[in-house]
Amino acid sequence: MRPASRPRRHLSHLVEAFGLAGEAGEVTVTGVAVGSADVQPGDLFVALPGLRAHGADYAADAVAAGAVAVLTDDGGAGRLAGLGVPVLTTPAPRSLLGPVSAWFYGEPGRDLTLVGITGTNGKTTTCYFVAAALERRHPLTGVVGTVELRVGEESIESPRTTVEAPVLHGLFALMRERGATACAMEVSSHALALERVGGVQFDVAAFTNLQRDHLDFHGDMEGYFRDKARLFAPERARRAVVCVDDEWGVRLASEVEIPVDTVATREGAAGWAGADWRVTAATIGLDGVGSTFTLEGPGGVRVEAASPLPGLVNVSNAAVAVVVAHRAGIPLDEAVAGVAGAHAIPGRMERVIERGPGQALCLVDYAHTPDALTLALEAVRPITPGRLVLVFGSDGDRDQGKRPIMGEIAARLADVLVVTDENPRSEEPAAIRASILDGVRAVRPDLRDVVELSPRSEALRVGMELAVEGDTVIVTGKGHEPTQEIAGVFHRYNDRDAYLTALAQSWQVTVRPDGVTVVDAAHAATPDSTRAALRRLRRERDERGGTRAVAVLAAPDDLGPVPVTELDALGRAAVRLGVDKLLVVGEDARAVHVGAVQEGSFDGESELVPDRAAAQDWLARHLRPGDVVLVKGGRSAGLAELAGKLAGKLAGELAGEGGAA
Ligand SMILES: CC(=O)N[C@H]1[C@@H](OP(=O)(O)OP(=O)(O)OC[C@H]2O[C@@H](n3ccc(=O)[nH]c3=O)[C@H](O)[C@@H]2O)O[C@H](CO)[C@@H](O)[C@@H]1O[C@H](C)C(=O)N[C@@H](C)C(=O)N[C@H](CCC(=O)O)C(=O)O
Ligand SMILES: Nc1ncnc2c1ncn2[C@@H]1O[C@H](COP(=O)(O)OP(=O)(O)OP(=O)(O)O)[C@@H](O)[C@H]1O
Repeated sequence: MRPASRPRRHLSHLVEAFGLAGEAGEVTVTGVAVGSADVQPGDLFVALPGLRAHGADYAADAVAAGAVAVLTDDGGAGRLAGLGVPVLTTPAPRSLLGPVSAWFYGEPGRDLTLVGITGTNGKTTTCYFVAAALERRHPLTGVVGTVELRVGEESIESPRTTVEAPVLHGLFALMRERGATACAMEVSSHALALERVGGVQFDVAAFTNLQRDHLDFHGDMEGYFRDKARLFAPERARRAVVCVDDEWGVRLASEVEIPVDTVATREGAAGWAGADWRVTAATIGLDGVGSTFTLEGPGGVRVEAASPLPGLVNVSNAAVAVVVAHRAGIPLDEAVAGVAGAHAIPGRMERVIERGPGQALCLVDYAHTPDALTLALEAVRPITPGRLVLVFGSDGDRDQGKRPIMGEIAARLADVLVVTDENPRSEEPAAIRASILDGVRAVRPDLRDVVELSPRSEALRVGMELAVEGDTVIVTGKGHEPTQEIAGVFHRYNDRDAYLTALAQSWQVTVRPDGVTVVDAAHAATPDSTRAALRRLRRERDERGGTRAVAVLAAPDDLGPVPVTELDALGRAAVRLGVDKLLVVGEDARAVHVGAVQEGSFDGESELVPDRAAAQDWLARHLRPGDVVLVKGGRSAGLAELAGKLAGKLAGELAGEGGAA
């Protein structure tokens, strides 16, 4: 994403402005790039000394791609000979990369209200909350972060949390060109250490929290903290908003030299006593999903606020976002309203399918560590009157130790588990699932209510099929990710899309030319989901003006064998729910048939057939125009194939094979 109108700058002006060494000649530059693969014709290639290589080693590639000049350090220049383009030097090119990029694009960041958010957790969520609040006064607001690079409605996938400085300033220029007046962005600790936000001065810089992470890069917690603190240097930010729930926040707030607002979001937090803003009276789970809370501020300010996402961590994120947006110029009440009305954040407790009649709430969350999984499940429990269905896996080629731990957490905090694949990468997917299941077994030795399923799309579909109204389905680990990495190949896959596809397939209605309506709900079943389907069958018949509601049922055993008493109850329920004709498939479901017959009012309306082939035969002979036929059963019965044939979608279709009875 670069602006459509490219600046044209004389290289000699750059040399002058930044005191560079070297001969510029008559060269005109039309872009800046730091990686040779990103070079476009006319670019200045900035060759940085890196952790593994020196960018100068790629200068020839850059020139071949159209770079018209190179900026590097003396070490880099020493590696370059006969490049054919001007080579300029400066002792620390990384420090100049941001300012040079800002200069090149004409300081576009100065025309935007800029908010930068750092912290170990909550950056993405807080960033979207802030953007939603900024939109109240800045109709066109940009977002830069892990999920996407967005300007208004236009968005592209983001290569990382914080892009390199030339990309960032190019984005600011694009935002300005499109008429945007504000931008909220995530600033990672890597970005701060590597000066990716050089040349930017934020109107407000925010800190969420600091937890153990990335120590391979930052050395120790002190180094990690120091890198985060760079965002709050006076040349980088005008004001700070610091969450003081942890000691690191308290320390940061005491050290910054710019005006600071401290926010404490739970009583007993490290900086509660002296905080400028405090969250009191947080009530989670109101409105069915989000939370409400009171935010008390300086001078007796007190507002009722809300987080649209579940869980106490999102109360924290929402409170910080309100204060940030307010300090960025949004009146407090508008900041509160903006955050409360924030749209779904891709992959962060994202509500993909809302709870409704006959429909469970379906969420996507990015939690892929034990702590995050715990938080996510704890957040969802209070908004789940029924069962909590978790679909999850764990990454391959990453921390193996966390797999059984996550299995244990899942077994403790969720009701139904569908164990599947995340990004197996080079590992054997089944081995990763087995390791998770080891943890599950430690809590549930009998693996009750646990299903193991691959691929992930199928796992999600089954998870949804197993849930009924009042339940919540949550799929964790991949969040917004657009791909799934299996054996070195990136397949297009996204949890949100998988939900929507599964929804479309979960109650597939086909009206055949002969007037028979087939409802395919045959992918998975439990007694509860079968009962819900029977209820819906009757509605379907009535709404379509159908004559008979016909149910073809196999044992609903996807979560394990179903006791005879439950099967019996299901048969009785079918009669009471107004099913006109019941076909029970398989000896293991016999009790459904028996229950229906014993319910009394049924006389010959229930039949038992031994298998799918017999069912197929029976249906070919008995269906007649006006029938609305539901096919539902556990996966082991394989009724999906029968439903496909019945609907005329698979070879060997039944339609017309037999006469009407
Ligand atoms: C650990 C880290 O952050 N490394 C960054 C660092 O790479 P490096 O010093 O190892 O670079 P190098 O491979 O030695 O190469 C030296 C120079 O040659 C250039 N080069 C290299 C190869 C080539 O083919 N062509 C080319 O021009 C590179 O752009 C670089 O300027 O400098 C490069 C550019 O100057 C960055 O692209 C690179 O980020 C890599 C891609 C990366 O994966 N970073 C991750 C860890 C990251 O930044 N993550 C944070 C989020 C963390 C979190 O919160 O989870 C983020 O903001 O996304
Ligand atoms: N304020 C918070 N404190 C602790 N955990 C949080 C907080 N906010 C969110 N989380 C948890 O961290 C996970 C990631 O949230 P989010 O994406 O907003 O953070 P992030 O800092 O952007 O992380 P990443 O860079 O990995 O995306 C979520 O699954 C959530 O459970």
